[in-house]
Amino acid sequence: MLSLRGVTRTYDTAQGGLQVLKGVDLDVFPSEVVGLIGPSGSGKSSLLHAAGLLERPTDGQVMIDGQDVGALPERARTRIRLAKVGFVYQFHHLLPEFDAGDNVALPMRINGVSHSVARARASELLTALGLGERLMHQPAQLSGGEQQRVAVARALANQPRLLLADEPTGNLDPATSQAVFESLRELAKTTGVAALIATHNMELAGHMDRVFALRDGHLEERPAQSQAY
Ligand SMILES: Nc1ncnc2c1ncn2[C@@H]1O[C@H](COP(=O)(O)OP(=O)(O)OP(=O)(O)O)[C@@H](O)[C@H]1O
Repeated sequence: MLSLRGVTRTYDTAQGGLQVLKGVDLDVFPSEVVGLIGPSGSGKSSLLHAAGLLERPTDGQVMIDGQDVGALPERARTRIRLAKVGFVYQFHHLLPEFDAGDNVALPMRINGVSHSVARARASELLTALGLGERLMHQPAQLSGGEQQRVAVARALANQPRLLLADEPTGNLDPATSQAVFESLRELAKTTGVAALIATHNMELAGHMDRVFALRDGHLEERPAQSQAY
């Protein structure tokens, strides 16, 4: 679903070029949940931004759903990103004046889906995430973990092929993190979405299908249940 080949990323800084990714190869397959770990500043977000077409890598190939998207013009990349990639962040950025259903419906509405169809699919997704009773609750009426599950539902609203998450449980307690992660994993299995999740949470990483550590700009696969960077 996602293939990265020889991806490099160099930032221009006052001190000269800072090479954060030095030739990253990675495949994430449908229904798979892959963890990305590494110390702060190791380049996890840079990798997710390249994979999610938010930024262009300095060099290398990014393929989504079998299509080489690296060389495409910006407008085509944006179209593919909107159709095929969902994002979850540490802070959910839900719209406070919308209820959970409309927060999840919004990306579909932007894609031209009618209100009733979008609302019905939002209901389905929220039910799958254990929030069927919370459709009409505004974010402020939900707990942190519930809000984050709404954010997961929103990321999956347009049926992306690839889900990218940057510290999705970073501001949650361990039990809630686990619950949000389990919901996400269940949805990966049922929808076939491929998920790549950057996290500092080693406990969570231990529950993923595969785990890679970013170290000095390169990816190293870690044995499952490994507890160390
Ligand atoms: N736009 C930029 N310009 C210059 N340097 C940048 C830029 N974005 C990121 N960096 C640097 O690249 C390195 C990797 O940053 P990145 O955010 O990808 O790391 P990370 O592993 O996600 O970190 P964290 O776990 O703290 O979120 C850091 O040293 C950061 O300062």
